[in-house]
Amino acid sequence: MKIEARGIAVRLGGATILDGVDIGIAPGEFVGLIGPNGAGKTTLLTVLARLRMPDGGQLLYDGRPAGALGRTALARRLAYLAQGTQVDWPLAAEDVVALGRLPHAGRFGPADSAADRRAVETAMAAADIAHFAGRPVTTLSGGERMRVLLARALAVEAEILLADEPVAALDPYHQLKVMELLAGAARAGLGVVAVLHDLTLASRFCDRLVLLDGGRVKADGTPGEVLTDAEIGSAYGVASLFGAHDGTRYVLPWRRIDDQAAE
Ligand SMILES: Nc1ncnc2c1ncn2[C@@H]1O[C@H](COP(=O)(O)OP(=O)(O)OP(=O)(O)O)[C@@H](O)[C@H]1O
Repeated sequence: MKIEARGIAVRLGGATILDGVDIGIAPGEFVGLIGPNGAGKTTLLTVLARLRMPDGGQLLYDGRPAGALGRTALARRLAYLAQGTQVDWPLAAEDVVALGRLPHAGRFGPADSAADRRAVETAMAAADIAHFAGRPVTTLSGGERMRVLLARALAVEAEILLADEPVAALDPYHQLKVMELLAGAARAGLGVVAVLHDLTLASRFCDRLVLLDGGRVKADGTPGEVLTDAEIGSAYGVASLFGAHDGTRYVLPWRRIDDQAAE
């Protein structure tokens, strides 16, 4: 499924949160949505997922108004991973992942076919959570819980995955594993949008980056085009180190620009 958002505007509590945002997501693309705290990334993701109606602009799924797609069809085609890891019910991790199959359930029956079970198992293996499948999620660490929630989103087997900070709570091993997983899923045809604060991971793994700042798109292009010293400096107020390893360019935010005393 292709998503196109044009001129999206959102106003909340008298403030303009998103202002004329244009963004497109195609199948097979891994897009990193980056920008400082409060830039509007989560708000934009909720608009793209149709969880929030914008105050202006147009949202198209496969070239047609997003509202034309029914809720169940949308839930099968688009998976949304919310920010944070709060889960209030002491469900077993495996049962949380199985919730990802609900959009595929029949009207009167549970989603418990061989295909459903396979999707849950595959998602649990991909997120490296099979070894605590039976544990109540409320007893898991923040990073472990994040991986359970990611597995739930993967189990949907949607065409688009919108993930809000999927690696924020993870250790370096699992950050790399999840970024590799998302990049691999995109190569296999999934359209992925991930909100990311780690510019090093974003520059290494994403096909495209969209930089939001103050509710507007400041840059949209390849990591090399978007993550320039000038763009990072103006959006985040930090100066970066740049390098290359094995032919891949990397970016390392290094010091605050207002920190004159720092190296
Ligand atoms: N109900 C509301 N009323 C007023 N302002 C709001 C409301 N909800 C969100 N905002 C503001 O909208 C702005 C964008 O919020 P959003 O969560 O989209 O930012 P973000 O880019 O995802 O930030 P972060 O990186 O901190 O997660 C923030 O300044 C936030 O304070």
